[in-house]
Amino acid sequence: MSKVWIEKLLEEPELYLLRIDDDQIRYFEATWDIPEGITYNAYLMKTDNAVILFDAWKKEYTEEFLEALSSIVDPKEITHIVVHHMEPDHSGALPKVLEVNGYKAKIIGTIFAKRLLEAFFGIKENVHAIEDGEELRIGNRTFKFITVPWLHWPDTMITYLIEDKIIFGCDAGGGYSIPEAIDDSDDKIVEKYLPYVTKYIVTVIGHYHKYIVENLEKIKNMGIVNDVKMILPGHGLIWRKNPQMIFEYYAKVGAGIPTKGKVLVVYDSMYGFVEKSIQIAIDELRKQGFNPVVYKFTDKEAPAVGNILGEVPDSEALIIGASTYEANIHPRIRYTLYELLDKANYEKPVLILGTFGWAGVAGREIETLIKRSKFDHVDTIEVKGQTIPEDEVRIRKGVRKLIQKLRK
Ligand SMILES: Cc1cc2nc3c(=O)[nH]c(=O)nc-3n(C[C@H](O)[C@H](O)[C@H](O)COP(=O)(O)O)c2cc1C
Repeated sequence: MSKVWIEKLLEEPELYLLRIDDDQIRYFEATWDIPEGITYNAYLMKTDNAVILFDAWKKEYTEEFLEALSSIVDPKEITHIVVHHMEPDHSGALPKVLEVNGYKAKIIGTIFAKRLLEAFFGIKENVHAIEDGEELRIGNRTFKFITVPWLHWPDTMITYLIEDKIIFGCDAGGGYSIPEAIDDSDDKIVEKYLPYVTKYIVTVIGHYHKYIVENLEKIKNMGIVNDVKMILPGHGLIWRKNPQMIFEYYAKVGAGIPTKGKVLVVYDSMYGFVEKSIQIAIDELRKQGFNPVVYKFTDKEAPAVGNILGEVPDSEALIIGASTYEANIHPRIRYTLYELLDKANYEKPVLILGTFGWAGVAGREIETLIKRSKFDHVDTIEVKGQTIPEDEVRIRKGVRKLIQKLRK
């Protein structure tokens, strides 16, 4: 049974968090391996003569959602539904909510959300498409709706509750995993949670990571972040002890700000040849005072690609090792690279170590891909069969060249 949290966040206006812990999911968006699970957060507010629902849960939790809602309010009394983002992990339960509501609630979203409501659920009536920055008086409160396109769909917006200084962020401010608390009051829980935020940002929003920086800048320039009291995302912890921190963290990941000394090393090795080259590279990195973070695909292990991507934003540089496999890059590295270049495309230096038996292809192919991306290709070192002393010299030199790039 997935745990449901119904927590009162404010007395006036009455504001509730409705959260379900999805511990059944394995692959978010049918792609990202998340044994850590995820939560879906919706919010409900009661003000004078208005009951406002902010988003919902995934369709498979519709029954649980209606039950949770009904414990606070008769769904027929909901007057407004704010749809921040139409991805079905937030909107899946909406059709049923509307049905139970008798289609009385006015739906508020962007023009893109309006189109998607029709495309996904056939909902056309009673939808108000906001203008960017539009303010609406609902009950005794003023809500400002701010579009944040490509964070991470074209439809996405956030809501700012002016009088109470609350931001409803939906995906902005969210992360994977099922934190043991609802908010950021315990530093240990926050510390454990943040790597899942990075993984979430890269895998879900990474393709558009420059829009993270742009949109957060836009919100900041509106002057609503400095004195915000709560940031309420659609996944994971809510932020009320230090709410600014989560947007700063998002901006840092979006910009790929590195942790000094961290070098991400990713490779495959079927029978240990690539492994040998990589061990030399790791040894040289350590000698130079760097901290390699290593992920490998072998006949014993296959790390989740989402976890690898989560290591990219704060790495200073990358080393990619690959064997040639049927005149191509080894399939595991091929897929990892495909996602890396799509989701975690940052201006960071890359050293490539290729290994082959009779005609090397992997190193060259990776080089071509890296050169077409934002990454900065430093060198490609190809090794035929076993790593001989001359190869070791070339590998160590390659690592030092990579380091020089960083210390320029
Ligand atoms: C299934 C398979 C396909 C391979 N295809 C090629 C190839 O097309 N060209 C080549 O030069 N070597 C090929 N090799 C040889 C490997 O690239 C080479 O042995 C490399 O050193 C393997 O390193 P590893 O054991 O660390 O993975 C292949 C090896 C295997 C097992």
